[in-house]
Amino acid sequence: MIEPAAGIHPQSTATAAMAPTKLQVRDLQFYYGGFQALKGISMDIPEKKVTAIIGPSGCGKSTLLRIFNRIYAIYPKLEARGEIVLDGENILDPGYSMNRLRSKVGMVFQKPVPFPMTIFENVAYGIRHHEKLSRADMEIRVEQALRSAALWDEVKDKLKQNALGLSGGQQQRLCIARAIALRPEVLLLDEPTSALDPIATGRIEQLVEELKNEYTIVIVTHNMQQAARCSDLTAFMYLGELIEFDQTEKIFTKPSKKQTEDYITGRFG
Ligand SMILES: Nc1ncnc2c1ncn2[C@@H]1O[C@H](COP(=O)(O)OP(=O)(O)OP(=O)(O)O)[C@@H](O)[C@H]1O
Repeated sequence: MIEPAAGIHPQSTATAAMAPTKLQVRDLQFYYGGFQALKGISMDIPEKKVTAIIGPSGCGKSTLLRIFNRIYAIYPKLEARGEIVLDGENILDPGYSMNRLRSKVGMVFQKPVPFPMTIFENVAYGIRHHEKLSRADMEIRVEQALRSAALWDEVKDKLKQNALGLSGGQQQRLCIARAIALRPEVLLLDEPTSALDPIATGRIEQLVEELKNEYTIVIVTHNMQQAARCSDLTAFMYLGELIEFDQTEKIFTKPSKKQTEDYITGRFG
């Protein structure tokens, strides 16, 4: 990476040569009432790559991820300042439609939370909110989403069974299928494997690798090995600030900042 000139955010140069930018974060500040949780974050998240966000507990990883689909907007007293530009439009602009944002940016949470309904309905439910499809088209869409989430072969004969009967790893892939079914452009994963065993974790990581051909993926993880294994770029955050953002290999082998080095070598966090 070429060292940035003085006054230019290192974050904005890290990805410039790699791929078109999908999400452009500019001087983002976030407040939980009087507490400032994010301080002047700027970064360019590249299209169809996996960007991992790492850092010690409480540094603001989940807060940042949730701003990408404006979940905070449902709570009073939470405020974001700055810009997040998606395809040329600032998604933080109150005029930017939440429906539009939800169809472009999908989210999968730490703990899989399938709806208490059939496997088929779990995937079809969200689609119905956005599109009117015939029964036959809906079946095709549900199958496509389950296939993309590498779950189809395991559930194709029990689509009418309750999703709560699936294993934890299957439930998480179902949640990924549910997000994919809306054909988003960006997929946000908030510690998607923290509730899973190593085998289920491996499947999700493999899936992330496959999905990046079609989606821009941002993943928050506590697990540094996971970030090293499955991301192209890694952002290291500390106390609400973005300390370093670069290609994953560089972050884990030759970080530029001492704080990053201390964290990845286990000296704190
Ligand atoms: N609803 C809330 N109200 C007030 N402060 C909050 C709220 N949610 C988070 N915070 C604070 O904002 C900061 C960032 O929290 P966040 O959950 O984003 O961190 P994190 O890096 O994702 O942590 P973890 O790895 O433990 O999940 C923390 O200091 C946290 O205490």
